[in-house]
Amino acid sequence: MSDLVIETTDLGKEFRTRKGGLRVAVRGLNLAVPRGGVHGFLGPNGSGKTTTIRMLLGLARATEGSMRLFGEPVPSMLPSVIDRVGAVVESPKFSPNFTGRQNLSLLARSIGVPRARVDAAVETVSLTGRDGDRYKSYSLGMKQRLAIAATLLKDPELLILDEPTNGLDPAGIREIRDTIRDLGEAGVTVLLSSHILAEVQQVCSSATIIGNGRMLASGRVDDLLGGGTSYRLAVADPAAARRVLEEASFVVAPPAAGDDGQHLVVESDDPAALTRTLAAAELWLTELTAVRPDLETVFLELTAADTLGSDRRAVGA
Ligand SMILES: Nc1ncnc2c1ncn2[C@@H]1O[C@H](COP(=O)(O)OP(=O)(O)OP(=O)(O)O)[C@@H](O)[C@H]1O
Repeated sequence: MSDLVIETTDLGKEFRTRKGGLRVAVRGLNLAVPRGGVHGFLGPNGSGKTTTIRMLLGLARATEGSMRLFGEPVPSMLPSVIDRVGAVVESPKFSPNFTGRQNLSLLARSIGVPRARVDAAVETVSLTGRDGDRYKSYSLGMKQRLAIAATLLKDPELLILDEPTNGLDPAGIREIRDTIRDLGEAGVTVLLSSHILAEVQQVCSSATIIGNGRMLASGRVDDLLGGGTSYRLAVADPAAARRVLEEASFVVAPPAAGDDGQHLVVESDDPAALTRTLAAAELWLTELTAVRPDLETVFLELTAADTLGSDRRAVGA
């Protein structure tokens, strides 16, 4: 049996607009989320993330393709798997005058889970100590953490979070990020939709990038970033260093507008070889820094290329 927790095949969704036209929100989407860890679901605003998540949860109907959760076809078999899924898609409704704990306890009773799960959920999202405060006194970040706690009551194997850090300040973002990371490490599979790339890069083991409803890239974050490392270096005579390095078959980036003229960027995954080559020519490094591509750069390149009509790419396993 496939060990994919979420799998979509050629998934598509069209909306009829008010003027009678059709708007394609998702097309030909093959999403494959392996079990365990945090999987980023990335795309610019309006790229189809929420629509995809709503289809997976049976909140919107696909117009083409198929979906599976835990290997079971959905929406037909959703009732048999939904208890294994927790999701925060829209802001859940909590009673403002009840405390966080009272809200969770009410929910626990209504879905028939033991009260002990409330303590565990409160602790997991680090609301301990504030769970006795009224919901209306909570910061946005605390409200979001309570929403995650509510989904944890069922002890889900899969947690789907749609833009959980929207509207949060940096401290709130960090708290949610830590919570998500802890959940991933505890063995929960998390699908994290977001457009905040730096955050995603810090917590996700794998990711799918979509644009205009289509998959642009998917794979392990390390593979998406590409293996190629470059080094930025400074020497007293950059022109001489360029010559020496090129003679030794290193690829040195051409000078770019805005360069300070003091640095070179060299493709290499062997800083020792770089240093040795320059030292042999009596060129002494005053600075050597690894330049690693970040998800933001990859994302911007892919989504810009998508606007220009280029094809999708699949990365890694
Ligand atoms: N109910 C609807 N009726 C018509 N069009 C819709 C509807 N819901 C979504 N869309 C359109 O589908 C496209 C994808 O929207 P969706 O909300 O899935 O994107 P998203 O990636 O989640 O964006 P965001 O990050 O802004 O939430 C957009 O063009 C949106 O306007």
